[in-house]
Order: sequence, then C-alpha cells, then structure tokens
Amino acid sequence: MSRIFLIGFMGCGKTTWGKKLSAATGYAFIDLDNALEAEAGMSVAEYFAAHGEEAFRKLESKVLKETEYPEDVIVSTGGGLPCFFDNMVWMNSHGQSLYIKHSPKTLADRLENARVKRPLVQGKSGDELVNFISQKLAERKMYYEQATHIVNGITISAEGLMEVTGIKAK
Ligand SMILES: Nc1ncnc2c1ncn2[C@@H]1O[C@H](COP(=O)(O)OP(=O)(O)O)[C@@H](O)[C@H]1O
Ligand SMILES: O=C(O)C1=C[C@@H](OP(=O)(O)O)[C@@H](O)[C@H](O)C1
Ligand SMILES: [Mg+2]
Repeated sequence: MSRIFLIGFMGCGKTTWGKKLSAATGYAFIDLDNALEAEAGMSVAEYFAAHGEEAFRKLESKVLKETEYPEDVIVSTGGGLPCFFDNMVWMNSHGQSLYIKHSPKTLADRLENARVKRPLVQGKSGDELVNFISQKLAERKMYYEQATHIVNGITISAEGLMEVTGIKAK
C-alpha cells in the first residue's frame, strides 16, 4: 500500500502533479478539495462564503481522515490543510507527504490567472498578492517543512517524484 500526499501553497501544482503522477504510475488520484466539494454539495468558494474559514478547516480535516483511500493512491491536498489540527502528523503516519516548494513570486504569477476558485486570494493582484503570499508562506513553512520529502517545484518531473517516493509504475 502506498499513499502519497502532495502538499504546498496554492498554485504550487498539487492538483496538476497529482494527475500527472497518477497517469505515470497507474495509481488512483484523489483531490481532497474535490472530495470536500462532493461532501458539502458546493464549491470551496461557496463553502467559504456560506460558512467561513473555521468551518471549512473542520470539514477539510474530517474529509482527510474519513476518505476511503484506494490501496495505491496519489492525494492532492488543499494548500492550507497541513497547517491545521494534527493533519500533518496524520498524513505522515498514514503515508508519505511531499512538499512542492516554490518562491512567492512564482506562486503569485500562477495565481494571477487562477484566483477565482481560491477565496483567500480573490481580489488580490500585483504587489499585494506577492506580499500576501510571502506572509502566509512564512506562517505555513513550519508545517510544510515537516513533509517526508521536499522537492523544488521548478525542476519537478513525474520520474523525479517516483524516485524520491520510491513508487513504481503498476
Ligand atoms: N508546471 C507549471 N508551469 C506553469 N504553470 C503551472 C504549472 N503547473 C501548474 N500551473 C498552473 O498553476 C495554477 C495552479 O496549479 P494547480 O495544480 O491547481 O495548483 P494547486 O493545486 O497546488 O493549487 C494553474 O493555473 C496551473 O495551470
Ligand atoms: O491555501 C489554502 O488555504 C487553500 C487552498 C485551496 O486549495 P489549492 O491549494 O489546491 O488551491 C483550497 O483548499 C482553499 O481555497 C484554501
Ligand atoms: Mg489544488
């Protein structure tokens, strides 16, 4: 049984690389934001607007721990998930976690075009967006750096992810 949890800031590529690694290995793929949306019956943005962040974090942790994971699976998490409750410890004791690391500037460039679905960065752009990311990343770093593996998001590849986690194509 191999379970790989991809973690890191919004825009680092957890969803994108989760799908690519799943395609390269034949492992199943689960995006926990999608699992939460299915459970809540609404989008992440709608859930934030209706219930607020505190309720979102509780549901997010419940979905992490109660999802029925296939035997071999790549799991993309939401960017804030490792930083609440005992989620980080839970992931490391139920599989391997892998932090996709990027600079605030790269994350901001990517998020400029992908803000709509992400309530925490909606309405921010330019320097305000870079500053927001720098500050949040500084707060979150201590959680992300508890990951089993840390990879550079710029030089990442499916082969590199397979090598570092030790998983093989099925
Ligand atoms: N290797 C890449 N190069 C450039 N842009 C990328 C790359 N990977 C993802 N993106 C873009 O960055 C944004 C966020 O990617 P996504 O996989 O949704 O990140 P996450 O799930 O970590 O928030 C998307 O708009 C996506 O198209
Ligand atoms: O960083 C965060 O707090 C969040 C990241 C999002 O997931 P992505 O990292 O996939 O954008 C989503 O869970 C929600 O908007 C909150
Ligand atoms: Mg995602």
